[in-house]
Amino acid sequence: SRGSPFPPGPPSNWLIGNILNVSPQGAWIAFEKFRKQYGDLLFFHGLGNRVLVLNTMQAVNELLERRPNVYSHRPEFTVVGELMGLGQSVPLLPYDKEWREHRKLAHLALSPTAVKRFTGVQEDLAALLNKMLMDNPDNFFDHVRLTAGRIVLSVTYGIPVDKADHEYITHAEDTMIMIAKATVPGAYLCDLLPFMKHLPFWVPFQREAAHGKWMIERLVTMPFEHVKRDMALGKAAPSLTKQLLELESNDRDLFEHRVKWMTGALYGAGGETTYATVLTFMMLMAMHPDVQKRMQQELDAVVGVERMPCVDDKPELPYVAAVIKEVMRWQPALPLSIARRSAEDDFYDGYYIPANTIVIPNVWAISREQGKKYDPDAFIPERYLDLEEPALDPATFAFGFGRRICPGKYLAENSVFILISCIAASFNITPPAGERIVPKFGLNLVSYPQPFKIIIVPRSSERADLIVRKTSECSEI
Ligand code: HEM
Repeated sequence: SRGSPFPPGPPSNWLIGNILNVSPQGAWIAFEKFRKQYGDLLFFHGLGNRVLVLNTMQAVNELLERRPNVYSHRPEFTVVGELMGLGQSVPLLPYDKEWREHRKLAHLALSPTAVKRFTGVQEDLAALLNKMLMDNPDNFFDHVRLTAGRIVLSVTYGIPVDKADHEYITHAEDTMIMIAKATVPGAYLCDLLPFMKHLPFWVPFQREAAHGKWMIERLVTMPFEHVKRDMALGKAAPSLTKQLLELESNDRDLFEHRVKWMTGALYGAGGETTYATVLTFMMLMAMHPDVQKRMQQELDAVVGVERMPCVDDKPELPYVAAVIKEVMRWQPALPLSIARRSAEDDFYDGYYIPANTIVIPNVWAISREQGKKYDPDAFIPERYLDLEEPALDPATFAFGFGRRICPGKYLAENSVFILISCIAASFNITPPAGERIVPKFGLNLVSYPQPFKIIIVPRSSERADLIVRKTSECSEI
């Protein structure tokens, strides 16, 4: 350590260090408390683990953006990564040649230019969401969930699904819940003591690992084989998987393996985050009628009542853009982003960061770095329209950082924009009569609102007619 100390953190016990202060769920809340006490870098250690929490954009820029060779790896998970096989999937792949090959494939379909091909599907699915919200408003959670899943399934595999309980969607959700639990550092003793992976099959965690492996294999294989089957029959719809499978390759087996795992990663990672953001928006609209009204005035002036908003309207709708930014800042879908691992010993700000430290960018704390002018905990979209002291754009922190920044960012930005604009243009959202919404959010990797009630009513009969007209024109999805 060349005499440099570890970064500060809560007091340590001689036997187990201070690692037990890192709670497996909702840790951003405890980190916030420690930040006030110990400052912007927090260090925890014990039981063979080291965790560094970065609470400022400056520290994140300095380490994750400017030192990519040190900070672009992921933590190693013996159970979920090695035994369950998720280590082959881009979010958990080490920062190496294989990871770069997967990211190249993702880029082909998800670059800012490439995602323009999908705006028609996104607009149709936004209209279908409006129809479901109009016909059966009480089930809005299911409708938003279905729509977010549909967008990813359509884009990735060209597969139509018509119910939120469709096998592909429920299996993806069950698998993501299992993965979220298994990727909490220390979820399995075997992650701390990797030699345990050699224990026999009847040991309970080995059975869980075998079941997890089956679920993950099924998640990536089922829709992939579906596309291959349809391609062989000449009836596959356009999709990212089809586009990639049509490319030439020298080693076909290796190439197909990559395509399967890369598209599976998009499918797994793309639904929940979009779903969380749109639900948070709907909750906030019921809490802030003034914001909802101002958004609707802007949409009416730019889009009118003859048509639904489309992705091309984006540059003309600065207030809508400010609301979306504020939704993503006020409750980031991934409050602790996805953790990294340092590949070698490093020094920052006079402190020593040993190799193999788990590094957590605290997006929650960064979202609260707002200067003195606006209350960081209040929902105020105007903070983005302030020309003198504009707030930090969440596009710079909500989608991650540096080389591992979210590859689905541009697709997600279009999805969130079109879903939110169409909802705001078509409906008034209010709390149930005489009730007040008290926001509560889940404490897992992806944090979305806990069940809440709202009333969703079309703004006028013209709006209701437009929804029916637009959905009748939608191509079959
Ligand atoms: C509002 C929506 C979304 C948010 C807020 C979001 C956020 C994030 C964040 C914070 C990361 C971690 C990046 C890092 O380590 O620095 C990430 C990674 C990732 N995201 Fe997203 N994401 C969203 C939508 C999507 C979509 C739609 C897709 C797929 C189409 C996707 C695919 C991925 C993948 C594959 C990774 C892993 C990248 C890697 O490890 O190299 N995401 N996302």
